[in-house]
Amino acid sequence: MSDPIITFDHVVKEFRTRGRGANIARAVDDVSLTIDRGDIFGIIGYSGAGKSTLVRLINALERPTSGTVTVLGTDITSLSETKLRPIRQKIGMIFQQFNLFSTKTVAQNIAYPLQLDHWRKDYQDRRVNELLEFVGLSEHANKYPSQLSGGQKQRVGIARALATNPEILLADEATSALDPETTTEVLALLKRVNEEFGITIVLITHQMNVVQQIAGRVAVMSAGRVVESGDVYDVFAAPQQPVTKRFIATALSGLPEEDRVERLHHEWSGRIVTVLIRQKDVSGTQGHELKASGQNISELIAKYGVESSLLYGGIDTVKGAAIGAITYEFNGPGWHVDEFLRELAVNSDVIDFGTAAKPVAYADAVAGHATYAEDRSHDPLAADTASASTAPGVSAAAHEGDNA
Ligand SMILES: Nc1ncnc2c1ncn2[C@@H]1O[C@H](COP(=O)(O)OP(=O)(O)OP(=O)(O)O)[C@@H](O)[C@H]1O
Repeated sequence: MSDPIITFDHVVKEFRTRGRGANIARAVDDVSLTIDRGDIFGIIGYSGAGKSTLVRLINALERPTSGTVTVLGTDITSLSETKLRPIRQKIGMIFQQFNLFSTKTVAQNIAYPLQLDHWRKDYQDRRVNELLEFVGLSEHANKYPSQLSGGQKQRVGIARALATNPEILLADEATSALDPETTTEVLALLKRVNEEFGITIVLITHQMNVVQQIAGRVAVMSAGRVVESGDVYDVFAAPQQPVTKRFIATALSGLPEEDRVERLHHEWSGRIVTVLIRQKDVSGTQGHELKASGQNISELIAKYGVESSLLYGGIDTVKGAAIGAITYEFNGPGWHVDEFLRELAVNSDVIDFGTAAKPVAYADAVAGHATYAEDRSHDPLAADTASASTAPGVSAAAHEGDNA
């Protein structure tokens, strides 16, 4: 059962910009979005997409120009500062630059919100010790932020944000200043925060691999709007919008680029074929449904006895299920490889790049696959690959008898 903890209803946020001929910048443009209690909800977008503004609307650091924001069951759109206080106490926040007091020790930084909340000193000490232990920094209690690594600073930030037992944690680019390894550690800690305390986490990021690692649901923002949202696996497996596809390409490996396919044709004379891997069906964002793919390749290779070489690929895990692409060279009599590919294409998404002697143009090959090709002709970054679309699946007939 879904249990909304944050709801945006047709929210618009405009800023008056200074300078000659004062203009209005619409940072958030008609956003309607529901975040359920207990979720880790990723909000992804490029710089300037409106993510920070959206998050600042959750703790009423910004007020909507129109529309309503409901948090923890209360419409906070025009709530007074006094009435906001108890709601803000239920919201913790962590930042890209950690925002720690440089003149306070780790323990003092964590105790700060408790002091503001007038906790008794012995309760403060106990809570700080608990939190230090939870984030693994007990030995560093008396150090100053300058003596800590970036990952340790963010752990202090997390402990401080948790001090007063919030129900929501807002993380604004919380791992953007960290290296990949430290990012993974901090994300693992955030996952524990979510699982052990049931805290809802809203994760603002421009890094899709952050969403991939811990989010359950994701909204993609572009120019103030939410252009796509849904279950993370579904969005990764069947991205609809060009901007989403670009983000996913940064997180998932596997689909070979055009120059790589050219190189493969140069090195291998057989049929170069990429098979998309989806371990489970996609229930579909915006009604777009996709079946699992690539689950019976080995079986079919064995059944047809085609010669195969694994050339390139990458399989990642998104929400515990595999996703990716594998590129093979298949060899054998052309008609036989065609038959094999036809059966493979029944239950798999197959991108057929042809043989070195008779290659399929890259754009035509990927256009033959609905998920990756559908919108590419409208995608400015993929403009070169725009082409006439062919039917999904294998353009096998064109290759009858091609393979040696
Ligand atoms: N206080 C403000 N006054 C004027 N314009 C603003 C203000 N805050 C944000 N904007 C504008 O609103 C748009 C969205 O900004 P926002 O910071 O929300 O985006 P973002 O996706 O978080 O990007 P970034 O990661 O760069 O912060 C930008 O064009 C920004 O210049």
